[in-house]
Amino acid sequence: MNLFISHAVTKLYQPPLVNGWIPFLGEALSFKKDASKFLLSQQRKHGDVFTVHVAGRYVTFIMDPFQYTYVIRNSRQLEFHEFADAMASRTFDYPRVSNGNFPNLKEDLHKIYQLLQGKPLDILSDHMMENLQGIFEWKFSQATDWETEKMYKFCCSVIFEASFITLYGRDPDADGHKVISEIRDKFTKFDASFPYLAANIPIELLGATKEIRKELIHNFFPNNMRKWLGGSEVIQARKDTLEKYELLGDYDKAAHHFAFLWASVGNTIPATFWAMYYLLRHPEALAAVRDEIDHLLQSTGQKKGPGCNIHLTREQLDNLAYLESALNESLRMCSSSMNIRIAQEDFILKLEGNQEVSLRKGDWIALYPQILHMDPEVYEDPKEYKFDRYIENGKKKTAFYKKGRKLKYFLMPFGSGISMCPGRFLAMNEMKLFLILSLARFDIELVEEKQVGLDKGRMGLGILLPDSDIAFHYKLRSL
Ligand code: HEM
Repeated sequence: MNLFISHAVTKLYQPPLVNGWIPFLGEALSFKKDASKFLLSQQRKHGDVFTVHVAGRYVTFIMDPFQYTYVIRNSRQLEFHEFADAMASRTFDYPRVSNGNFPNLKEDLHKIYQLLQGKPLDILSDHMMENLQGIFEWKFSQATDWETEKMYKFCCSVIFEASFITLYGRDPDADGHKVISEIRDKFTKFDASFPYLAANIPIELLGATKEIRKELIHNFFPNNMRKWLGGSEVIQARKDTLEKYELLGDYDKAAHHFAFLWASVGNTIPATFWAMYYLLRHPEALAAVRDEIDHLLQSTGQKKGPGCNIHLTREQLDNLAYLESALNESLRMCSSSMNIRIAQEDFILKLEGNQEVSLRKGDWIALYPQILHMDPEVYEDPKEYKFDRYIENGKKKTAFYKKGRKLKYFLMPFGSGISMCPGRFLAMNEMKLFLILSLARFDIELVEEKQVGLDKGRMGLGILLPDSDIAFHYKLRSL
């Protein structure tokens, strides 16, 4: 690893290298136990740029958020797809997209992400709204008295089904709810092994995971997908594109569809849980958000009772400032994705303040925004949930400061630059719609006092799961 930093014109020195005492594993164990705590302790010792030996790899962390821009904007030299391709192909079991056999596949699949924005996003969000209402109607319209459920289970069941039928459609001749809940149960089992697969643990060591993955992938074989009606343009476009590549077998194409399913619900389910959990834990937040929703429904002449159809435009969803702030606040508290880049060539990464990091082809650079999200210099009392943190004078707040300077990046649950989540607009709309329906239709309360904590098992990989589930009850709101 040939890596050094030069300060001003002449001073060159190697960035501190943090090595563990266990050969090969390096600092992987401390990192896995609590990545944020570990990185903060290294920052105190070594400053804002240091290299860590994690499980056979040298990763240079850039800790100062003012330096993020310099990493993010160098997208030609600092690439991300190669890393993501290797991890996704191993986890979801398809041949690497960039192995030379599939020219243009990466670009073709990327172009399709446009169907998650603009007009197609409006159509997707409308379908999501209809599907969510259908699910709420089918599942919960009998709740005239208090019904008790576990909250994570509830969020998982609603979000999984709504996302699945909005994106992939459903078989009109089968009991769609049953089929999808069977897929969901397998998905939940697979998802429990996801952090191990991402960490390159051989699937053979993970019990039944290999068999479960195979069964999940089989759901996306052409003879099954052909039966699903009412799916989205984005999935149709992915099907058409994958079809063009003769070297991809049915299993490989199905594995690509399974990977997209994981991307679309793997983070959305826990993020929805946290949004709901924090709202119910904070009555003042719940009251303000519910008031905003009621006000919107009233001003647009829409009824909120069961059987009443709610329709909201993208603009109306965008204007729900308190709901959006509450969502952003829960995302700030539960997201933990690491932004990785790999140097494509030897080059000098210029940082602010005349610092230069000399990189060799293949070196890894990492940003870890969870530390920014929990920085007391940026967010006062960062461990506290403040639902209106992203509101100023009744409007959305976008100015956050550190050391008196305005930050360009202050909230990054969806990643950054070239690795930014293409589904972020749909995800935000879906979570808003879920909360609008839940709060407009039901009285909801927690029935357990306990505090739910973050399960640190997937730090660096996205939205953290809760360390336990919690009971809540709901009943139809009296109008
Ligand atoms: C709260 C919900 C979500 C969160 C927090 C989230 C977060 C992220 C993050 C951080 C990445 C980048 C991963 C990396 O840097 O390695 C990503 C990638 C991705 N996300 Fe999301 N996501 C969410 C929902 C969705 C939804 C609803 C969809 C699709 C409908 C989606 C589709 C994708 C895809 C396809 C990628 C890979 C992009 C690529 O090929 O570069 N995500 N997501």
